[in-house]
Amino acid sequence: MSDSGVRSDLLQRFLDAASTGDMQTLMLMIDQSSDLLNQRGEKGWSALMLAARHGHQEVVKALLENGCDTSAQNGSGQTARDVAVFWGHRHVASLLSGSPDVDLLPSGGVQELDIYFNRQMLDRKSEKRTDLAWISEKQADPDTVFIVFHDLCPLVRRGAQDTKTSVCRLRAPALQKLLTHTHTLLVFLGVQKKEVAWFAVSTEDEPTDLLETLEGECFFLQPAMPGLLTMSDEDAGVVAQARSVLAWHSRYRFCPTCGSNTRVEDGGYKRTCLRAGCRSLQGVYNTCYPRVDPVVIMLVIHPDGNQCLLGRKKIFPPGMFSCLAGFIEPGECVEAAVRREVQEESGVQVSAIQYVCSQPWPMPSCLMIGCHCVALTTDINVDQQELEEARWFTRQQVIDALLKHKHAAFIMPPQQAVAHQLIKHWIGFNANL
Ligand SMILES: NC(=O)c1ccc[n+]([C@@H]2O[C@H](COP(=O)([O-])OP(=O)(O)OC[C@H]3O[C@@H](n4cnc5c(N)ncnc54)[C@H](O)[C@@H]3O)[C@@H](O)[C@H]2O)c1
Ligand SMILES: [Mg+2]
Ligand SMILES: [Mg+2]
Ligand SMILES: [Mg+2]
Ligand SMILES: [Zn+2]
Repeated sequence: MSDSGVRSDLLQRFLDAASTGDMQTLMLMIDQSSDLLNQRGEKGWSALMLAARHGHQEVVKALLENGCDTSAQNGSGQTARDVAVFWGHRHVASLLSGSPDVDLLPSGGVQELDIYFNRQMLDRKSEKRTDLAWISEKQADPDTVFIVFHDLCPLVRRGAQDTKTSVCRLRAPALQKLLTHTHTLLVFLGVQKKEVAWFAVSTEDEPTDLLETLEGECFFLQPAMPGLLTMSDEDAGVVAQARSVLAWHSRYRFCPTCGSNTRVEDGGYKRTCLRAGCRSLQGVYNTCYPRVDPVVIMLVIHPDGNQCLLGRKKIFPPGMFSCLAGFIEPGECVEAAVRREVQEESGVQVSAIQYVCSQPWPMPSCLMIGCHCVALTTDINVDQQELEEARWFTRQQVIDALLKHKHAAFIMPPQQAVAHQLIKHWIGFNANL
């Protein structure tokens, strides 16, 4: 075997000893040729990184005592400490950073994640909602786009090539009859480039005659789930806005304060009580405006940093586990709601809580506030009312589920759901898996 072949074979045996935690072989090889210490194998991995990857604390300690380089980076720019944190080996990470506590929450701050339903294709131009002349002028404008809903389901057509559905963009002439119908509700959604206005039109009865006039196969997208998850990002954003406002109209026809009839105002963003003297007319009342229900949704990370807690509701598809979630209650901050809901649903207590991302969830009108948090306790005691099961899953099991391996321990929530993004953000998907 050539000289270089011998050297690479020696290096490979040294790296294998670091990976498997074979201290004896490792120390013997260091005695024989200390220059092995900082040599790199495939993808730039050193013995220290491999020992960190597999959580071999004693091997890491020995390599540090022999003066190996802790600042070296592998092909993905990760130091041995980064690798230890990434794989949740906090004891090794604290050895490598020389500080006792290691933050198990993904570092690097929070950049805005582009999550399904979050895309804002329109400028909402809320200041125009009270400009009646402008609104009616836009309703008559031939360029204005109308999207039609029936039973809170948008009128769509199936995408030609891929399976994505696209919301039907209709113009006033096609909707003449519908727009003059007494029970038709209009919501001004905003303007697109060149001030083209968009409106949502909601009809009580199925507009069969409208459907007959439309070319191509248009249909009302139902049931909402999973229908609403099959649109383009742009359509999903505008449909989420429209559906949540229309859902509010369908549930709050009458004045919540006195039960009288109400009138739709502000381009569909307000309902005003028609009874003179109603309390809701004196001052600004939240009962007159579309409601948004804040919900915390959290990925709970095990104290060892290497597992996360996921739960299963009876209504979930078989095998699917997702993040725990719960409505924020009056007088509660996000952190308190995270602690309470995790405790209620799983019996686990959590500490460090970090906001990660949010998502409008138009069923009917939730704002999902996504967080990561670290568990203080690990015993699980499931609230059978709420969940069927809750379990700790290891990083490897989560990666298998993300990669849809057939032997995966569970099925991930759909990638359009913020829960999927929270789990993926924790795994910090990178080439070095
Ligand atoms: N996008 C996602 O990834 C994702 C994942 C999970 C849940 N969700 C949504 O989050 C919402 C809340 O989750 P949850 O059901 O676990 O909450 P939860 O754990 O608070 O339990 C729901 C119960 O809370 C009570 N409740 C309190 N305020 C409520 C309100 N404003 N509206 C309805 N019920 C209210 C009701 O008794 C309800 O049965 C659900 O509607 C669900 O659609 C979204
Ligand atoms: Mg709950
Ligand atoms: Mg709750
Ligand atoms: Mg819940
Ligand atoms: Zn009233």
